[in-house]
Amino acid sequence: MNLKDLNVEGKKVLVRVDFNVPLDGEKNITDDTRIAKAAPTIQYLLENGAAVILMSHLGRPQKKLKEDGTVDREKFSLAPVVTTLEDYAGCQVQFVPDTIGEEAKAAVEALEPGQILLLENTRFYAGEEKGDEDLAKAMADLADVYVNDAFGAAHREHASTATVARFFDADHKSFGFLIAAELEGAEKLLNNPNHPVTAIVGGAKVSDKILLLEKLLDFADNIIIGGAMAYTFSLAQGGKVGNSLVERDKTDNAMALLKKAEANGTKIYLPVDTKVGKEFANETPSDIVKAGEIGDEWEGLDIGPESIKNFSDVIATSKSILWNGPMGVFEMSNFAIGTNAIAEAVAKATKENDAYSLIGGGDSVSAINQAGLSDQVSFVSTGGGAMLELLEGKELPGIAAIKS
Ligand SMILES: Nc1ncnc2c1ncn2[C@@H]1O[C@H](COP(=O)(O)OP(=O)(O)OP(=O)(O)O)[C@@H](O)[C@H]1O
Ligand SMILES: O=C(O)[C@H](O)COP(=O)(O)O
Ligand SMILES: [Mg+2]
Repeated sequence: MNLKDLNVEGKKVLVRVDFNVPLDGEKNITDDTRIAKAAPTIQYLLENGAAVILMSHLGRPQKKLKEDGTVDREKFSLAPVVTTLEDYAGCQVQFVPDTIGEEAKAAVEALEPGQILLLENTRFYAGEEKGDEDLAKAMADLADVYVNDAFGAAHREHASTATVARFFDADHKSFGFLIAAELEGAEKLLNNPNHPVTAIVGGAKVSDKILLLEKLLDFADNIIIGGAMAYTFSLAQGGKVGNSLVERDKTDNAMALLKKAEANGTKIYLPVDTKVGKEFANETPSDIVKAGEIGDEWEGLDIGPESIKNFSDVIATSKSILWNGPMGVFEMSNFAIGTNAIAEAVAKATKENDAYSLIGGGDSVSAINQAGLSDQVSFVSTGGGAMLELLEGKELPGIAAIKS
């Protein structure tokens, strides 16, 4: 069912959004794209007489439990999202520091049509990431209708993204406008893309994405690997990576990928040089070294100038470009050079080579905005892992749950 076909008037509508936005040390949102892109669905529901209950995750609180074993409710709270959300929604937003408990239920009960309530981080419950039925049922009990517009989390089979939908029949659930737009944006890359197709993958979620790379072999002619991902490959090839972010248990996957690519005729481009820092800080002493020759006291924080040139040359001749994951720690200006240069190269190929370029991911979008180039690429997606899995040809659990 499409959102516009749902009867929402006078109904309590539970909307799963992806407000997993980047925050700085003072909890300021450094990029609000995911909130801006959720706004059309929220506005439509308000205008059509719904009471809107929003839920989202933020970060990975279960992976960073406090010493006493409990979740850090302060660090991972969704409260910092409220003001920005109010700006986009054009009205006041109520917030409860609770998701399914008594406080949440009371706030939902009191919610009137035309009002918005934001619930606290769904990942404060251990059952969320396990797709727990009881948790999903408690979420479903809050509302009459369920709308999933959390494209960035649609590849997760979690209680709030997938299981919850089972408690609504087909007339009472749908995607939001953002998911619909994302599916359309991916369509051009999925169906007969113009070749050469280049996938650029970087960022920090190595174990999440290294297996996806293998699937990209069938899809892409070229795969460019940067960001922290590259150091796991370097290590697999016997290189020295110092204190760089690596996943030692994924080196076999890295080697397997390189072999498969060779057999398959897909070209893999790895950095040949890297910008290293003494510490994970902007003002740290830095140096440019060859890939695989990082000293013990150093960590790789960006790609180097020769890699920038190599990668840019490949991008310049591409006709279809998919980019997920920054080339370095772009949040620190001294290590944003590689990411900015690749953003420039992608924008240039879009303009001068008539390439279709799609860039996705919470932090990747933040990076392209920071480079001031988001209006010079073909499509900006709010999904990183979600977009990669979609392009791999998978039906995303968050989408399958609405269809079934
Ligand atoms: N060399 C590096 N060392 C450490 N962190 C890095 C390095 N290169 C990039 N990063 C970090 O990777 C993070 C982004 O990676 P991530 O995989 O989350 O991308 P994304 O675009 O947000 O995709 P998704 O939406 O799937 O999360 C950034 O915070 C960036 O600082
Ligand atoms: O940022 C993202 O890619 C989504 O919000 C999903 O987050 P996750 O990788 O922690 O599930
Ligand atoms: Mg991210």
